[in-house]
Amino acid sequence: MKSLDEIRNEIDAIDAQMRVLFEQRMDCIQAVAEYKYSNHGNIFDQSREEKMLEKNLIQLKNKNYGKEYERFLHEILVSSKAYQKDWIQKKEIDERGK
Ligand SMILES: C=C(O[C@@H]1C=C(C(=O)O)C=C[C@H]1O)C(=O)O
Repeated sequence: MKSLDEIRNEIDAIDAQMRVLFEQRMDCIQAVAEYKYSNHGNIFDQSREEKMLEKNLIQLKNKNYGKEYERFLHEILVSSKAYQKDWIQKKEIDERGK
């Protein structure tokens, strides 16, 4: 049986990998925000979100984690839209001040 320290070291290593992936995803979200700002696009795209959730939930191997994985994906979507909203609002304020 692994010790608690060993398990926590594994968690730390996974958190580090997830941080890298999170930053990569947010770099894409930044690019999407810039595209939407230039093209006056809607921040929220329901059909895209439904497909993203469905595709990932189907591929989840351990279905015991389904509820929490769905919650996790929802949180990602909430953060993603909050970031885009803040960035676009700031951009609009900056542009108006010019
Ligand atoms: C990133 C986008 O903006 C929103 C956020 C999404 C996401 O984080 O995956 C998906 C759809 C949109 O509601 C997008 O339109 O692609």
